[in-house]
Amino acid sequence: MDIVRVTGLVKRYGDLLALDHFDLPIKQGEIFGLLGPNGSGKTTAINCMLQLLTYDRGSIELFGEAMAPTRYDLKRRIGMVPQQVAVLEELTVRENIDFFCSLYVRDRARRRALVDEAIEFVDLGDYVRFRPKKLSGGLLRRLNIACGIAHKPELIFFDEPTVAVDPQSRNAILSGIQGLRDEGATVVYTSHYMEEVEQICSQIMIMDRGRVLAQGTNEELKRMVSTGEKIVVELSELPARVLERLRALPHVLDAVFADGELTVRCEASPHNLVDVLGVLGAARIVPGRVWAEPPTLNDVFLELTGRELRD
Ligand SMILES: Nc1ncnc2c1ncn2[C@@H]1O[C@H](COP(=O)(O)OP(=O)(O)OP(=O)(O)O)[C@@H](O)[C@H]1O
Repeated sequence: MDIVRVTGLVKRYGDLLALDHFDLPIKQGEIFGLLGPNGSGKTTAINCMLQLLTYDRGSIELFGEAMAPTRYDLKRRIGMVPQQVAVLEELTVRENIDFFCSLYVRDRARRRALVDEAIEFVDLGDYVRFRPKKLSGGLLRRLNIACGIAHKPELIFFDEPTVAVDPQSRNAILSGIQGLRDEGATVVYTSHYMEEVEQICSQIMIMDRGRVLAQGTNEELKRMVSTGEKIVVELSELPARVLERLRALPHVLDAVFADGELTVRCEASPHNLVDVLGVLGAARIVPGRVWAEPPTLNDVFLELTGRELRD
């Protein structure tokens, strides 16, 4: 069953079309990655699904039922970890988690157990009496997560939860999200970091300017594009005529030389490396380090839009 079914969603902010007939189908048990550059409409889509924003057209079904601002029964089954950390400064770590959990769970004894579990889950046991301003950026993010998930929601939205966190907290957040999925939650994960999406998401949608560009597994998306591999060669310099010769090779999609690195994007072919090194050798250019990389989601985005996914 689709846990989320968004159909033909249109959202305008004045003249700006933020969502342009946006469709989103999400199956139970997925970690669903919504990948797109800044401003592509990810947060707007989430806020519409949660009924925090009104929208101009389209329909939103969650858990197989039509979502509406007053569907508190559905909202109770949802968790939201917003992009901007949203906690209360005057409350301690434990009090914050308890406060957000109390919006969904009345029973005190049950809440105490849930709050304990959330604290353990984000590994904030040493900080329960701290107030938010005493926490580092990574710990604050973990508190933000605990506040969003303590009530054990079935569907959890994570909106760019790793922006500006240290690598250790980032890895803890990513494996925590996988743990939530293993416990049965469905996760919607937005990011403009393709590596994270590749790492944890079982299904990925690439969006741009409020529209769906492509959807599939990591492997399916990469098979959609013609880039088979990228060959990278370290070089001190590269004459323009040699670059032109590389671009004219039969399986080469493009070749770029910048910052001492030649990057040649090729269609899949067994001879790419030999061909590229052959052109360099014929021009008496001695390469430094040479390596090949499989295509990335950035290559998918590049082929679909002509632009880089990165900022
Ligand atoms: N309240 C608003 N009023 C006017 N325009 C807005 C508003 N909120 C977002 N936008 C615009 O709508 C578009 C989509 O923004 P949105 O925040 O949904 O994108 P995003 O993919 O989540 O990007 P980011 O990662 O930067 O948050 C952008 O062009 C943004 O400038």
